[in-house]
Amino acid sequence: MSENCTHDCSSCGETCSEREQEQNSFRVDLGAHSSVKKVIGIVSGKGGVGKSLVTSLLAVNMKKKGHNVAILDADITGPSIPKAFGITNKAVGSDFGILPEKSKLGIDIMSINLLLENDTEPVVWRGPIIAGTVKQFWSEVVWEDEDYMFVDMPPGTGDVPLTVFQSLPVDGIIIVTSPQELVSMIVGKAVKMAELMNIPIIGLVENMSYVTCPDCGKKINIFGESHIDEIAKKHNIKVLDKLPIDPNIASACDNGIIESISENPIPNSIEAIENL
Ligand SMILES: Nc1ncnc2c1ncn2[C@@H]1O[C@H](COP(=O)(O)OP(=O)(O)OP(=O)(O)O)[C@@H](O)[C@H]1O
Repeated sequence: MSENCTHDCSSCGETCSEREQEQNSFRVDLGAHSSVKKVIGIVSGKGGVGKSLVTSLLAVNMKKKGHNVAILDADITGPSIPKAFGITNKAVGSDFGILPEKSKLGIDIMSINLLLENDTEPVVWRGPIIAGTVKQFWSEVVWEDEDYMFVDMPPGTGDVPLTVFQSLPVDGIIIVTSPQELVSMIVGKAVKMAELMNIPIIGLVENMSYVTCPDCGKKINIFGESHIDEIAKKHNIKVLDKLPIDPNIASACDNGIIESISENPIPNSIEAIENL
């Protein structure tokens, strides 16, 4: 225990024997009509690396394999999941709780944008309110018979990731990175946080890893040589997939038709999740 212990583990990043026992005491129960078998967090050390894209691709490809899939969009101040799936309807309530919206393929989705009257309104809320909203998404939404729930986290290691790791029974996380400088430090932070919270790391996905020349098919590393394999080795974790920069992916996201992408660009991540 730290010398400065305040006995409030919710705001502490230290590992100590007391923490292990405390870990489960922050858990929030699912609603009475919900059932979720596996919870997978998608995290990134910094913004804009494609975390929401990877979350969406994981959900779509797991759904196509016949699993019941849900996405909890925990990125309250920068939600992008509804847009990628072309969802404009608002969520409605029932006697049992808030009903998630269904995507075209039948993925259950909950995001703050499904509750705001106008989805261009900024969410200007204090951390505890944002974290409370994420907990409500878990406990007050009717998640019916879900095999896999993917939680799209905000970037970094702030309040919401801490809340999700403490309140939800997360079975593992996938860390999304891009091949730029600083990646070593950023991955290191995400790994350290997962270790502190006792959350297994399923592996890394490197997004925007390369571009394929449309004329000759050559792979071009536009951000320079990637160091992801060395970084993964250093932390003893796997690099699951490397995703290219692909204008078709960008346009599918922007046009709300992410489910129309026919190939699976993240096969190893899907396999690792199915093997959990
Ligand atoms: N591999 C890719 N090829 C082409 N475009 C991509 C790729 N990955 C992400 N993008 C585009 O980059 C933008 C940011 O992606 P995304 O929203 O998934 O990032 P994020 O890490 O979730 O961002 P934030 O930190 O804001 O939550 C989106 O417009 C997306 O379509």
